[in-house]
Amino acid sequence: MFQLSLPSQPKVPLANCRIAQIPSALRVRPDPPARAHRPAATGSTVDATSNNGATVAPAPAEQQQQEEHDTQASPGTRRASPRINVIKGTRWEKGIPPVMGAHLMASGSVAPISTSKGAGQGITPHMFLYPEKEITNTSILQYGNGESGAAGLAEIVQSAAADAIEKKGSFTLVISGGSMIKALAQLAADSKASDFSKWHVAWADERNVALSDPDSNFKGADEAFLQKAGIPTQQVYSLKEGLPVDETAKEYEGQLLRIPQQVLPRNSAGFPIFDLVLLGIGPDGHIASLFPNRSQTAARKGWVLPVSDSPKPPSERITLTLPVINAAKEVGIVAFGDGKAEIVQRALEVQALPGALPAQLVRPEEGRLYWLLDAGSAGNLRSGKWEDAKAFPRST
Ligand SMILES: O=C1O[C@H](COP(=O)(O)O)[C@@H](O)[C@H](O)[C@H]1O
Repeated sequence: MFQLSLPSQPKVPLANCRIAQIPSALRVRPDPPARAHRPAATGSTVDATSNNGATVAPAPAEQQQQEEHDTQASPGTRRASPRINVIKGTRWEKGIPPVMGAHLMASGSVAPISTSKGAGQGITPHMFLYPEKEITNTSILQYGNGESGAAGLAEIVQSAAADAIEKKGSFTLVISGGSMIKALAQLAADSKASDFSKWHVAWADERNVALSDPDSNFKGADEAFLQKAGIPTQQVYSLKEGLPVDETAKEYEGQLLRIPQQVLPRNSAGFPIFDLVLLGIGPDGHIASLFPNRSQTAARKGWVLPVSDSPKPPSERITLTLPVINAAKEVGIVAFGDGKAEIVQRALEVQALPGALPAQLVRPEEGRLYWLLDAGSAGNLRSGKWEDAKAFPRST
């Protein structure tokens, strides 16, 4: 059993979830600011305010499956015996494609590209850990299942909305598409849960298709909660239909630029500070439509970019840039279900080259990052072993 220290007043939802601050030698910010309107916890909880010793331990079967490989310490490491985790029974029978940030070794271990000299030869594995500065702003929330996860997600959103509305009279929410949308349906379950007339909703990414197309992220969200919540349509920033993708991106950026700064303030670099950005994560580690090793993922200018050759259909999309995502007050990466277990483990525990796992580049500069997981998606995590992990030396 492995004990994780928790900060004394974590700014996290407490309903139906286990909470782990990502440990980097268990460094945590001692006292994150409390929220004015954090909803009361319901159901069975880990009350982190009174239980600083919440446990997060691998399931017994998983423990048995774990193997560790002692490796030689490389320059800059703080510990003598760094270890690498092993993923057994991967879905990629021929190995994880290099573009996805790691090599699957014949032994079953995963070697990140950054230090690999080729399959089976002289691997010096590095676990991915968030750098110390950023780790203090990052929390992993593990819910029992997708249902309690969706309830927890709704709490986070409602709480962020209450804070923002109190402070500036409006709430700006950015959402993604994909499987995450289903979890958002809970948002409108109680029409009095928030003053939805103050909400502004934009997309982290969208497919360049008609709004009625089954592939449209707007359509999914509209059906899941936008209509039921009654968010004013002029505050729902959907794509203009029928344009070539470059123009769609420009037009969308224009829509966001026109949001008054009282509603959507900017940071010192001119990027918008959304109150909450919710991202899904694809099996290749993509977030929004920022795919591994693509130019959009490396972009450090602009708010919105076109994607004309997305590796995941449909090929034409628009996406927010990473600086926009990282300027947000809060970012949630939402991954529920065991289909996400493999990528969650790699994103949180295996270092990739910058850009090879876009999810690893999500690091809000001033805000907080939450990973929202459930038992399925957290199933491969080796959190109990993190304390033994080699300290963070990036290969860049
Ligand atoms: O294409 C997309 O994929 C990701 C992940 O979707 P999922 O269905 O695998 O959960 C999503 O976050 C993104 O917004 C979407 O456009």
